Amino acid sequence: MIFSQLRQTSRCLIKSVKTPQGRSFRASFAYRDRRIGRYAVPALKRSITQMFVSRPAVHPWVGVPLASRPFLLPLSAGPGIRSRFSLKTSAREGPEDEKPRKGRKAGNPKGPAKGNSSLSALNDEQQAAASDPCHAIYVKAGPGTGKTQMLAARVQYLLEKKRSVLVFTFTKRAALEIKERINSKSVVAATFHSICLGILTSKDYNIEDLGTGHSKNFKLFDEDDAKDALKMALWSRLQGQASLETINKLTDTLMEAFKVVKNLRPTTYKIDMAQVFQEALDGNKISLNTISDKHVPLLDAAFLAELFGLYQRELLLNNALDLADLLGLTVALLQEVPYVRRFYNNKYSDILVDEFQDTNPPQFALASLLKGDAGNIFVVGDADQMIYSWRGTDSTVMGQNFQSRWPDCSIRTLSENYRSPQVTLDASRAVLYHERAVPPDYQPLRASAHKPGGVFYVAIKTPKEEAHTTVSIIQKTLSAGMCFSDVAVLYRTKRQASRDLQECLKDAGIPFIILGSDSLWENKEVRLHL
Ligand SMILES: Nc1ncnc2c1ncn2[C@@H]1O[C@H](COP(=O)(O)OP(=O)(O)OP(=O)(O)O)[C@@H](O)[C@H]1O
Repeated sequence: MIFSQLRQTSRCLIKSVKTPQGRSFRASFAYRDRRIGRYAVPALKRSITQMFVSRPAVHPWVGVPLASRPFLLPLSAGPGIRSRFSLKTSAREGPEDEKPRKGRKAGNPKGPAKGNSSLSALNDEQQAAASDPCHAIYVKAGPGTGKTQMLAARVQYLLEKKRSVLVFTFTKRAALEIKERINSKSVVAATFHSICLGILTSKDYNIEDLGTGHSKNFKLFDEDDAKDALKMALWSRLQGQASLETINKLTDTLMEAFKVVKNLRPTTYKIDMAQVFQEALDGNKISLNTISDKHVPLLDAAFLAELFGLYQRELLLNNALDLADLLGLTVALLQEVPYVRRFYNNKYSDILVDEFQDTNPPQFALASLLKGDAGNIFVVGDADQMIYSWRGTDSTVMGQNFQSRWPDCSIRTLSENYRSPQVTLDASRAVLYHERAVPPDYQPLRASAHKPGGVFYVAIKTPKEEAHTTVSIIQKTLSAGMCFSDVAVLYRTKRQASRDLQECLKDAGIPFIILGSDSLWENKEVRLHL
C-alpha cells in the first residue's frame, strides 16, 4: 500500500491511497478536537490497511460465513465531536452482482415493482401501507423493516397527489433524513417542539386570543431557567418554614414530578391539577421520597397542585414557557380557538408521525387536532422500540388510543427485516418476550435474505472478567480479518464501559470512541430534542 499523498492540518487529514492492485481511494476524516485526532488517525490508518487484507470465508471464532468484501461503518460522533468518514473509490469495486441494481427491489428477485414511481422500491407490505387510502393508518413495524424508507415513500406519494404534508419526527436528524430522501421543499418535517414553536409564534393569528396571559414574544425556559422559576415559587410559599437546602431538594424533586404530570394530559390548561396529581400519586408515576422536612407541609395532591399553580404563575410573570408548555399551550390553542384549528386543518391535508410509540398524550392530541375531521393521519411505530416510558409514554395505550379514536382505522404491519439475520431476529424476540406475553396480533420478523451472523451468550462473573472476555472476542474478530469499525460494544450504563473495559482496550492497543456522556441532558440524543 502506498500513501501517495498525505496532507494534514490541525483539523483534517486527507489521503489518497493506492492499493497494490492499482485502485485508488480517497479517505477523509474531519475532527474538531485534537485529542480525537490522536485516536482517530491511527484507527483510520489501520482501518484502511485492513480494507486490503484478504478475508477468510468463514469467521474462525464464531463460525459464520463472512461477507465477501469488508465494509467500513461511519465513525460516528460523540458529544462535542463532529466526525465524518467517507470512502470513495475511483476504480470499480467488487463484482457487479454485489451492487444494488436500479429498478429492482432488493430482497425481491422478481424485479421492479409495478405502479407508482415513489413506491417502486418498496416491498408489497410497504407499498400497501404507503399507498393506503384510509384516513387513519397505523403501521406497526419492527426494527430494520424499512419504516423510514416507507414513510419517505408515503410522503413522496402524497406530494405527487398534490397533498400538503406535515411530518412529526422525534429528532432533528430524522426530520432532515426525511427531507433529504424526499428532496422537496414542499414538505414540512420537524420535531414536535419545533412545529409547536412555529404554531405559537405564527403571524397569522394571535396567541393572546387563548387568554392564558402569554403574548407572542414569549420566552422559552430551559431546564435551569425553569428550576429557577420553581425555586422562586417555592421560596415565596415556604419562606420562613423550609431551609434553603430543603427548597433546593424540593425544586429538583418537583421539577421531575411536574414534567411527568404535564405529560399525563394533552394540556394542563383549564384542568383540575389536584386530580391529575392524585392520579399520578396513586399510579406511582411520581416519587416524592426525598423530602422529609417537618417544616414542609404534606406533599399531598392538593398541596402539589398549589405549588404547580405557583410555578406556572412564575413562568407567566416572565412571559415564559417551559418545554412541556410549548406542547400543552399549542394543544390548548388548537382546542380552544376554532379559527386557529381551522387554519391548520386547511393548511395540511396529511399528518404523519414517525416513532409513534414514543408519543405522549400532548403529542397525540396535537397530531389529531391538526388532522381534524377531514384530514388524514398516518403513524408508524414499534412498541418494542419505545424509549420514552419515563416521560409519560405508554406504547400500548398509544396504540389503543389510536384505534379507539378512529375505530375505522387501517392497521398495517411490516414484517420483513432488511438488517439482521434470522437468528438475530429470533433471539431478540426471545429476549423481548421472555417475561411478558406475546401480543395476540404480534407478527414475527423475518429476514429479507440469508445473512451471516450469530448470537452467542457468555456467562461472566466479574466486570474485570467481562472486560477481558470482550477484548479477547474483539481480538478474535480482528484476527478473522474484520476492521475495528466492524465492532461495536453496547452497554446498558456508562459505568459498565468505565475503567475495566477502557483499560483493557488500551492495553490491547484497540482504539475506541465512547459515545454518550454522564448526564442525560448532555446526551446528544436528548439534546437533539431541545
Ligand atoms: N423494500 C426494501 N428493499 C430493500 N432494502 C430495503 C427495503 N426497505 C428498507 N430497506 C433497507 O433496510 C434498511 C433499513 O431501512 P430503514 O432505515 O428505513 O428501516 P427502519 O425500520 O426505519 O429502521 P430502524 O430499525 O432504525 O427503525 C436500509 O438499509 C434500507 O435501505
